[in-house]
Amino acid sequence: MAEISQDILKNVIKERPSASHKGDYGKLLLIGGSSHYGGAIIMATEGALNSGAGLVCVATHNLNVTALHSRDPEAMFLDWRDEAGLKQLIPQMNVIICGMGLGVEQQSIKCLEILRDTVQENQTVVLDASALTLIAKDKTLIPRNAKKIVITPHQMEWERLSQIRINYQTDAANFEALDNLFPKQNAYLVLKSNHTKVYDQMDHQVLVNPLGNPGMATGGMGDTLAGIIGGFCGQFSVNLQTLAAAVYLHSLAGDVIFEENYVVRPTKLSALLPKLMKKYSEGKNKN
Ligand SMILES: NC(=O)C1=CN([C@@H]2O[C@H](COP(=O)(O)OP(=O)(O)OC[C@H]3O[C@@H](n4cnc5c(N)ncnc54)[C@H](O)[C@@H]3O)[C@@H](O)[C@H]2O)[C@@H](O)CC1
Ligand SMILES: Nc1ncnc2c1ncn2[C@@H]1O[C@H](COP(=O)(O)OP(=O)(O)O)[C@@H](O)[C@H]1O
Ligand SMILES: [Mg+2]
Repeated sequence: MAEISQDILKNVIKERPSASHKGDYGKLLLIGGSSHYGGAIIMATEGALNSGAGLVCVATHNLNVTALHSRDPEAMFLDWRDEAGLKQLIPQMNVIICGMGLGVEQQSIKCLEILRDTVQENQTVVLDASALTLIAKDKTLIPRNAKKIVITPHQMEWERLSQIRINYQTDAANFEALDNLFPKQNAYLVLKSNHTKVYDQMDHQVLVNPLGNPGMATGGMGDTLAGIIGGFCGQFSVNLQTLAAAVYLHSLAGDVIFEENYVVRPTKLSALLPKLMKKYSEGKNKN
């Protein structure tokens, strides 16, 4: 199986042209963060901001706004109970990332329903964590209008969604499940584990991530990745290479920290991203 290599970062991450503005680097909406899981949406927000997203809006429980803004004043806030606000905001976005700390309560379901009913064809949807747990129970919650959909389950979340037990999650079985779940969409599966794999449903290609370490087995690490994936989808073409680059960069940052630390805190990993992206943007891809 093809492994992701370091070249992917130089190929995907572009040096920014002078004549550009925040609107060129993706308008992102993150939806998640219940009263219990405020940290998840903050860590996803930091992944998005530190990987270069142009504009970041966060729809979350109102309890989270002070913590969010004290860490990340760059992010705009919407109370996720504001249905009219959410319906108005979603069509203005390039990428919607939903599920980090969303929970499985009535309000969590309502947010997914609004996303499903409001999302438009040209938008990219990234679904993580609780969004996938909810969809596993009720497939009618899948936002089918979006042409490009990225799902980022860990193995247990994928077991719930695909009904494939972890030991039986072979490439063939995973592609079959993707075809059943997303018959008319261009879906990508980022199946997270200690060797994360990225699947392209349309081209039947799979790439495996050779990096990462057990210091990364820390709550919030996947929330951070979801934010990075959103950040990359907002800036670069939404395709297998871009997703693989996001996965690789996340693990590379984790490995850099792990060299000198026993554990890798997701917020520390995020903080390292701008420096790494700068390094890999230089040279090859001048605009
Ligand atoms: N600080 C926070 O607010 C955090 C909130 N979180 C949120 O908590 C909710 C529940 O998500 P969880 O993932 O904790 O719970 P889940 O119950 O969905 O899955 C976690 C369990 O799956 C099993 N598992 C098997 N293979 C695995 C693999 N390769 N990687 C990870 N787990 C594997 C483990 O036993 C693990 O305890 C989500 O909404 C999530 O976003 C988590 O992201 C953790 C941090
Ligand atoms: N032992 C490990 N080796 C490599 N990567 C790991 C390891 N443990 C966790 N990770 C990475 O950390 C992330 C965990 O994602 P997830 O379980 O969704 O975390 P959370 O929901 O707590 O944010 C994934 O990207 C996974 O690949
Ligand atoms: Mg997760």
